[in-house]
Amino acid sequence: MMHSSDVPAPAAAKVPTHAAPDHPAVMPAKTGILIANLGTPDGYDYWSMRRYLNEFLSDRRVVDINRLIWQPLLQLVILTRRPFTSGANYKLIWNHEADESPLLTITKAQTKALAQMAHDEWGDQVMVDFCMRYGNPSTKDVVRRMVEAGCRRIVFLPLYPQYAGPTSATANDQLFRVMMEETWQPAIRTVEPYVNRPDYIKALADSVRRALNGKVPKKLVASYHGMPKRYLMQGDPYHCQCQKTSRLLREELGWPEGIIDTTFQSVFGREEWLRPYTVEHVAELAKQGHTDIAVISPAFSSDCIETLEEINGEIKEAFEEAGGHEFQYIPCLNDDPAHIRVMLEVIRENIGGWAHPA
Ligand SMILES: C=CC1=C(C)c2cc3[nH]c(cc4nc(cc5[nH]c(cc1n2)c(C)c5CCC(=O)O)C(CCC(=O)O)=C4C)c(C)c3C=C
Ligand SMILES: [Fe+2]
Ligand SMILES: [Fe+2]
Repeated sequence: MMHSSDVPAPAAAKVPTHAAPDHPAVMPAKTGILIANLGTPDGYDYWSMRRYLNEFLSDRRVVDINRLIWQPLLQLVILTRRPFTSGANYKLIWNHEADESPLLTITKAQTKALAQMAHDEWGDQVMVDFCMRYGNPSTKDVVRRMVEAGCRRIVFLPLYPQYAGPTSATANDQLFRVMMEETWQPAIRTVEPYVNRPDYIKALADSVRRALNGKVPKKLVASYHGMPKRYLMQGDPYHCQCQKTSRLLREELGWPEGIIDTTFQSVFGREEWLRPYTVEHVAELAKQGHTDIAVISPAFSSDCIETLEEINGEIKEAFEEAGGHEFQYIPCLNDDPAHIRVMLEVIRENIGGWAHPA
């Protein structure tokens, strides 16, 4: 597994300052820069998928219904079927060369690029790594590694542009949960979502301009991962932050109103989720004569099963079946240098006083 050790720090930084038989080794102090992504299964076989989905769907931030009702349904019904169907979808997009999911491959590339920039800026005072909320590398293992390496401070950046309970909040929950087990707890700074940042919006707009060769499309569907509508009514700001992302993107592109449609995908279960549903909306567009559309997915910092298989597979098929011809999927920002620079700037603003120029 690749982590920050791929970007070597000077040897002196690895030598403990205390190393006596009657004293534990104490490493020179560093600041950890930890980026957190959602997680992904270790494989697409039944048991890997079951382990991953069990951890994910047992999280109360993700599914908040009463445990006495939810757990029997999850263990006896959902986890007997979904590992097969989801596993088959993961198989379609799997990175067979590295034997890992695209989300993991891309998160590694983002971390490597960010580590390079951070070491150029702060030298060996910082250690850069990534962790996953579900699956591997776990938040627990990476925090342990950072603490062992001497990190007394950690800047924690969940890789979600918009805040949501099932993503940003649960990443923070997990970080603080693993901190409960640390004897010498590092100080923590958690980073707020970056939806309002002009550099992020510009990076997104530039990716649209590049993909469309500067042309203004008749329709750009901005499809965000969905969540139960109930979560919005309980006060989760995700829905509003998605609407805001679409508005800021339109303003940055200088487009008139009416070109970008905001929709929500990945409905799970029978409850009502945020609307409009992407799959229905694109079919409706095709029926109305919008047979040439572009689609972007600004809730994801990295391409993953939800974009590569759901948007560019299932949703594209629904569009074509309804009479659509051209369906252009615009990739996530992934390891686009502009995206990594946004991460670096976000870190710079949050690391204040904890690291000095190298
Ligand atoms: C069942 C409830 C779910 C909620 C609520 C939810 C919110 C949510 N998720 C993301 C981002 C991602 N989700 C991904 C996969 C995924 N999501 C759910 C369920 C909920 N998500 C499931 C069951 C799965 C697994 C795949 C499947 O079985 O369909 C991923 C991709 C992971 C990968 O390996 O590629 C991401 C990323 C957001 C942003 C969000 C709410 C704001
Ligand atoms: Fe999800
Ligand atoms: Fe809203």
